Amino acid sequence: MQICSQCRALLLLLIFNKKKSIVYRGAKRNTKIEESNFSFSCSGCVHKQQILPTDLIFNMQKSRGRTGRKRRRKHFKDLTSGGVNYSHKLEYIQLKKWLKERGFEDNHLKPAQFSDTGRGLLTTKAFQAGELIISLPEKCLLTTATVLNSYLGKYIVRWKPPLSPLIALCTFLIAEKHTGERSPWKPYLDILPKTYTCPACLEQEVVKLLPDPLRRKAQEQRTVVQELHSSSKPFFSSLQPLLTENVEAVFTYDALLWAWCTINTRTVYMKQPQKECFSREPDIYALAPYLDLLNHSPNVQVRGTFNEQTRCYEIRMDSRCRKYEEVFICYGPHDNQRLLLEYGFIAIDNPHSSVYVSTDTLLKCVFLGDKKKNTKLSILKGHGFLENLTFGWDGPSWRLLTALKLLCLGADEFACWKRVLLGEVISSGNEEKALKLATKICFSLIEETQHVLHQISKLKKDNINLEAQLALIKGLRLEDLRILQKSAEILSNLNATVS
Ligand SMILES: C[S@@+](CC[C@H](N)C(=O)[O-])C[C@H]1O[C@@H](n2cnc3c(N)ncnc32)[C@H](O)[C@@H]1O
Repeated sequence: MQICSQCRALLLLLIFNKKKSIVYRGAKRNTKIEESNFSFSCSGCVHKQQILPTDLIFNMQKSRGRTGRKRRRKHFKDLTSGGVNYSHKLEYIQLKKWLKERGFEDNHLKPAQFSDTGRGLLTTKAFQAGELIISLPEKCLLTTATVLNSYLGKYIVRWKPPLSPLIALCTFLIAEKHTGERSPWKPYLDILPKTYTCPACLEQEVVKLLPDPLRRKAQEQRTVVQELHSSSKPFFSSLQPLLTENVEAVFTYDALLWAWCTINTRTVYMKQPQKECFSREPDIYALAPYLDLLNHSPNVQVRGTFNEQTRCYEIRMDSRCRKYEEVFICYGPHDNQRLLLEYGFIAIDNPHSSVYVSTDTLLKCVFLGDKKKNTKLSILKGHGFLENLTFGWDGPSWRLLTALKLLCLGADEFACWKRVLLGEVISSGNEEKALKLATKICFSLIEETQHVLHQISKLKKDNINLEAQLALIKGLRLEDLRILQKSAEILSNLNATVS
């Protein structure tokens, strides 16, 4: 039986609490609802129960001893929509201590591991819209100002041509990680991921399985990091006096890739004043320990800014958040390709996601016998209509349909191509042909996606070490498949209405 996280949490509660009565918060004080009052049913996850797990509180006697602590920990775990509380782990205790020393006041957010989103933060209190969810003092932030005030400052200031703010931050992260136990940033460095899944980190055989245009962008990303490493080598060499080891053994390509991904996936936007010693590239990154444990959801709205009065980086939630649930922020209205490119993950049911139609796919499907084919393609190219042609949850995009209408113009209609680009209907025949072509392209992409999913399963069997990377691409391709199937359904309805 398929079971969703919400129902699983309820089921766990019922099993764990077998003989106990449960108090429903919001019901009359001390009203006990016996277990038999719950009906439990979850099939393909249509919730039938009326009481949500987060609304349930055990009617347990408080016990201060070890058993009580254990019970409370388990109780907490059961309540937290599948999240396993991590706050008792040494690395998070040390991080909290480190943050407290820098003025961070403990809040209601706890680190936890979630089955669907990985590590994140859950709240032990409900947040109302507009409420401040986290406020991180300036002293906790890692920016280029931190780097310039460190032992690296004098090396950066005298380096010509000036370094980019990004490479300065990368250098600092690598150097501090290398410093190990003695680094003042150790509690933060300890909780950073050891590896990343940004495209630059993916194996070539995995990159090949990415859809267009992500595959091309993934290769570009790898080149960017490779070039950054080779162009920064002379600067790294200048740091030799700081090290007992050979700089080349410390500032390796892998170390730079790790630092680059840390900055790319975890920084918040915080514009820094322009500094003479840096190149003109934007100085906008701030690493925000603890706050950077917040995962992304496309369905929430938050405001994150540095408050000049409080001198804290603050995040306010524009929507409500329930007690014991994971707290999300929104990294931006990104589709899954962009999330994978910039952050190394995808979001399930992402409303911004779409499947791109590449020029190659288009060429495979357009009518071979059309003498005007090349002219039409160059018109589309010249007007930017060969890019961002997509299928979304609501079917083919306007751009895609417009491009297809132009490609479907008959010889007698060709003179009207400008009107097509302006969105005018030329003829019912043209509309019908364009929808048929969209359907053909949609099915061709469904076939291609299914083929790639098959390749992924085959590769997975023989390459256990690629499991995580392949799972990521599989997630992306499965989401694409769902979008395409939804589009096919919409097109079939549209085809039925026009013919
Ligand atoms: C700012 S960090 C958030 C905390 C991170 N999960 C951690 O354990 O440190 C951003 C990274 O979290 C992961 N992430 C964020 N939102 C996610 C989501 N909705 N589902 C899965 N992974 C997510 C991605 O790996 C992303 O690069």
